Amino acid sequence: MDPIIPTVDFASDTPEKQAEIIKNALGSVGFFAVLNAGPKVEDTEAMFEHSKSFFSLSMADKELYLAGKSGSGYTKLLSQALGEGKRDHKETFSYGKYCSLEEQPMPSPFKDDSSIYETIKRFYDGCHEVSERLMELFALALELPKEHFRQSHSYGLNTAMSLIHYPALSKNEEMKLTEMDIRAGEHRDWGTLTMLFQSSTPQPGLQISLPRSIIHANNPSRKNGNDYEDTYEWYDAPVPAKGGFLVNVGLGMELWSNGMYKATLHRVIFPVSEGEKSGTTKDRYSMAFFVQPDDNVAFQPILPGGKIDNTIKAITSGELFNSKLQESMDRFKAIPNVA
Ligand SMILES: O=C(O)CCC(=O)C(=O)O
Ligand SMILES: [Fe+2]
Repeated sequence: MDPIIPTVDFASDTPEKQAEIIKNALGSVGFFAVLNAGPKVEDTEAMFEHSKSFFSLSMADKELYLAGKSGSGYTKLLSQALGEGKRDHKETFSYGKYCSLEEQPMPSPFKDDSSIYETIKRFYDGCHEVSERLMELFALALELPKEHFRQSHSYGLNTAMSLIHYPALSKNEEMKLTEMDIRAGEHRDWGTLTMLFQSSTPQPGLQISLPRSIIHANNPSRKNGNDYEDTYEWYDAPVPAKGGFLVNVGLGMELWSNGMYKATLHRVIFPVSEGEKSGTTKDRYSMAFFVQPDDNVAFQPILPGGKIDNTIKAITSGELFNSKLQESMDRFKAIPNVA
């Protein structure tokens, strides 16, 4: 168990305990781990196998599934920038509505292989089901009716599921790596919550930005007082046991909860240190289930005691999403073409 990022165990923690752990975690570090809930371990493992085989297709094959305006489909290496100044060294396949809407059937090669198709649907539904339980706990922990957040998410409407692949580098590429190079630039997620699955044979690299006062709280050499209070450090995120996953909240939930739940900055780095560059980057595979409310949902802030502040005109989910999308496209365009 990680000393900083708490774990909610659905097999052993009571619902009251689950709500308490979640409230404390989201009020401080903004991340927690979940065990014994969500998709079956076999399905999660099968999804990672499916992800590996999809990303190992030739570029010509993958390009058949290029993401269009909706964002669903394949996105090539170095064509997004989650943070400033550097493109992300990753490729993704986003299911968007392929899993949830009959009128948007999954593209081949997925729908032609019935076993993969069924696994994807089961995995999606497992994620969806646990996301609803989590949203109920998020509400109960703030003394709100349990359906408060959950009811604003129509099945599969804005929620997206992505396979993410951070390829290993060739020796030549590794030798040219600089401090600036990044697998996923530093960012906060945008929506309600994100569930992140990391392959059980992972290449580490996910880091969370936390106040030094939290990271070093138990360090005896720490001096007294608030001397660390305002400085942040990158903390290596844990990889939960097989079948487990991390949860964090996005900017929408931070607004909705009036800051009681924090959208924490995070990034994925190349795990290389000076002097031992060669052969140290391996492939990293992760899968993210990004839960996003329906477009017209306004993030009306919650006041203490479970009241809602209806006096202000809060930004809606659709407005926030579109402004973040625009920002990210502008950021990408501003990056010079030279690597
Ligand atoms: O792949 C990871 O470990 C993190 C990905 C992430 O933070 C994101 O896509 O928003
Ligand atoms: Fe993220």
